[in-house]
Amino acid sequence: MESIRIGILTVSDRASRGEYEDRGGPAIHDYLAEILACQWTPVPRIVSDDVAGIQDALVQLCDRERCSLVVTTGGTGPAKRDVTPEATERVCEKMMPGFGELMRKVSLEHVPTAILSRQTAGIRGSSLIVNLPGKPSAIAECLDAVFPAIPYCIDLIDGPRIETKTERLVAFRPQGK
Ligand SMILES: Nc1ncnc2c1ncn2[C@@H]1O[C@H](COP(=O)(O)OP(=O)(O)OP(=O)(O)O)[C@@H](O)[C@H]1O
Ligand SMILES: Nc1nc2c(c(=O)[nH]1)N[C@H]1C(S)=C(S)[C@@H](COP(=O)(O)O)O[C@H]1N2
Repeated sequence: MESIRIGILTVSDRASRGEYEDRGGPAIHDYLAEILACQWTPVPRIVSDDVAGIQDALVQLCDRERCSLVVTTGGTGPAKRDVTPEATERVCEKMMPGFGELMRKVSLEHVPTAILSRQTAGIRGSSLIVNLPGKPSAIAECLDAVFPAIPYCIDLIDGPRIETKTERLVAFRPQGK
């Protein structure tokens, strides 16, 4: 069975310059390692909050690296340099607004500033891109909410079959497909 490739893209001016250690990328990696039951290969990248650079990284991860899923962290807020959702929209053929809606809803249980994230998701070819906020603590909070729908979403775009450790997270497939 082919290993499922998953892109992990940290978008942070300071982490990309080495001013602080990236904790977002490793948090996404650890989360996936904890819930996935299938063989997978992480493809990590760090870029600054620059729209062209984020777009380039997303295109490379989807098209060249053949990642079925790309999870980004950072750059989703209202600040001038926060442009991850714009870069995501520019490279996707189809937007999946339900991801952002659900992640903001669950994040509101943790922080009143959850509505400041413009995080979204979209489809490029056979890849799903999902944005998460930059706070490392937001990663598990958001992924716990949306991950149950991710394996079926990837089935629908002709991606590989993703299996999860059911004791940790159950992937929902209609009619138990
Ligand atoms: N990759 C990361 N690793 C560790 N902490 C992070 C990371 N990204 C963000 N943070 C923390 O979460 C906060 C909010 O994230 P945000 O994406 O708004 O960063 P920022 O303030 O725009 O700065 P930068 O882009 O330089 O990370 C940051 O100020 C930082 O404390
Ligand atoms: N779960 C969760 N969502 C969250 C946060 C958080 O700490 N936890 N921070 C909020 C804040 S303060 C901001 S400004 C926005 C955007 O964050 P970003 O620019 O780091 O992506 O995400 C929001 N969503």
